[in-house]
Amino acid sequence: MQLRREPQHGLENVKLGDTLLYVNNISKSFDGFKALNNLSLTVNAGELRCIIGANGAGKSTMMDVITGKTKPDEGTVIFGNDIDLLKMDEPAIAKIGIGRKFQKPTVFPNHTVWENLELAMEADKGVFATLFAKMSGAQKDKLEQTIELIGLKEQPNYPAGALSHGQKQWLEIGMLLMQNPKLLLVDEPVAGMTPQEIDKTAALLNSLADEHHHSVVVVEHDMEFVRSIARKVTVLHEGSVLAENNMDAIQANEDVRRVYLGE
Ligand SMILES: Nc1ncnc2c1ncn2[C@@H]1O[C@H](COP(=O)(O)OP(=O)(O)OP(=O)(O)O)[C@@H](O)[C@H]1O
Repeated sequence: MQLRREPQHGLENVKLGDTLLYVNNISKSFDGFKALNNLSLTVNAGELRCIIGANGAGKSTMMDVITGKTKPDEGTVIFGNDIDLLKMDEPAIAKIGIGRKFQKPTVFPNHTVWENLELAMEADKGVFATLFAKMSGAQKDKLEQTIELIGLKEQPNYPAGALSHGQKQWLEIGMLLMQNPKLLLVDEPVAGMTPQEIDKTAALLNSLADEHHHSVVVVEHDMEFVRSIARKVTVLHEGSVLAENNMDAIQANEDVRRVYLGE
């Protein structure tokens, strides 16, 4: 008897270490300028990947293509087994589990930390419906785990607008986590943070990948920070991948030193 192999769809059966995001030969021009030029990279499930590159290297454009904000001129972007992200719009891509945190925090300043997390979980309902609806036990557990993970469990009733810059960034990461993302894209998380806040952010991102098996892509300029979290680093230059390796090899790479570190 011959066993039939069932086709795999969507995100089913994507295990830790499998390819979660496949970006192949993406190009995008703006007024004749190639912001992305045959960009190819893959990200595995459970991986914490750092993307670095000088100003204008194409980092934001790459994130915009993955999240559906920008459609490329050519190339392929597949999520999970067979989800063609280029056929989907921005809200649909967010809904299947690609969460993006922009550089500037966008919390609800007049709501408490707890309420912000609650609102993120119930993003489809209105604010009033959410705040007056009763949470299930599982939802409450998840909220409690998340508030602890982001280091704000002592401040549940604090208005988000009164938090420090770093705390707001962690809260926003927590808000993304409440939506159970399959892939988290984080844009320059430590810009404007104090050294202590940077250390805490490194610990948070490390624990997201190591203990909670999240798949995370971090775009960051701060080399010291990248060193403190990075396992695999992708260097972008003029819209393509210049190098991809661990941080030691990247820092020793002559091409990288020339174009990125200006040597
Ligand atoms: N909407 C747009 N219209 C025209 N040019 C654009 C647009 N978006 C990006 N570009 C150009 O594409 C190039 C790549 O930009 P991108 O923002 O992706 O780089 P980056 O690596 O994110 O840089 P930075 O670190 O400064 O944010 C830049 O030269 C930029 O000016």
